[in-house]
Amino acid sequence: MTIAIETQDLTKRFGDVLAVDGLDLSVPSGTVYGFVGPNGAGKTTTIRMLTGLLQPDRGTARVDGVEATRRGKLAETLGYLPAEAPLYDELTGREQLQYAAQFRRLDDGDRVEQALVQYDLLDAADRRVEGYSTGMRRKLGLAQATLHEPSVLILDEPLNGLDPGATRTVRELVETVSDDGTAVMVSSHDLTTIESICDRVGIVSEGELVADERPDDLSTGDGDRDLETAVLELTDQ
Ligand SMILES: Nc1ncnc2c1ncn2[C@@H]1O[C@H](COP(=O)(O)OP(=O)(O)OP(=O)(O)O)[C@@H](O)[C@H]1O
Repeated sequence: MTIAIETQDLTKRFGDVLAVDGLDLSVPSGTVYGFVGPNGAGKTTTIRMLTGLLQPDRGTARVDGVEATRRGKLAETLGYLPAEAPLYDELTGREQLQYAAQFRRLDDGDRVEQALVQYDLLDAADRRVEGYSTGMRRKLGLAQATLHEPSVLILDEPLNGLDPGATRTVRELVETVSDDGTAVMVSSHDLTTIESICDRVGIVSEGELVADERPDDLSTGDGDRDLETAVLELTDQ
């Protein structure tokens, strides 16, 4: 079994705030991994260290065996969608993906058109991004993050602000990408969706991992405790 995402003793402090505190994560390839916890628990800070955007004070982060500090190499294996998709409002959806393809030096000219179809954006492909809804922006962000067919995909709050239909679309896209063998890490407060799409769930509280289990094991077999209750209990809320 290969490891898609691994951190060892990962630590980051901002002044008096210990945002991430000696975090040890190990996410096997092919897994959809839910990364949950209360506001300020350290999820985004962890993700920013995994994507090489932030230097840890201590410890290491690796994605598909690549040290997160090697950003050039990391870009080949990692797809990352931050909470606010990095899009240019003045471009059309197609131009945005063409720009990303150029940036990534993808030779396959069909890849952009395939992505527009896969992410159900063909009808909107020639409209400027500034007119896109939250759900359309998220789909375009996902299309951009997966254009190079990464082996690991990290999504920070991909479900935020989405209506049930758009939530389902993103959920299905995660499942499709995962079926193709990509490991997906999803941070979210939508615990119902996390419970339904994730193979494993890591719960962070005050920068520490307090649980790392299958959703069924966290929510207990007797049906009395769902994931939301488990998260509330384990994070002392
Ligand atoms: N650039 C920064 N400067 C100062 N403090 C920061 C910075 N980034 C994060 N923090 C602090 O680190 C802690 C963890 O923040 P982080 O954004 O990682 O939490 P989170 O789990 O992603 O929260 P949320 O669910 O609210 O998005 C918080 O106390 C936050 O205020």
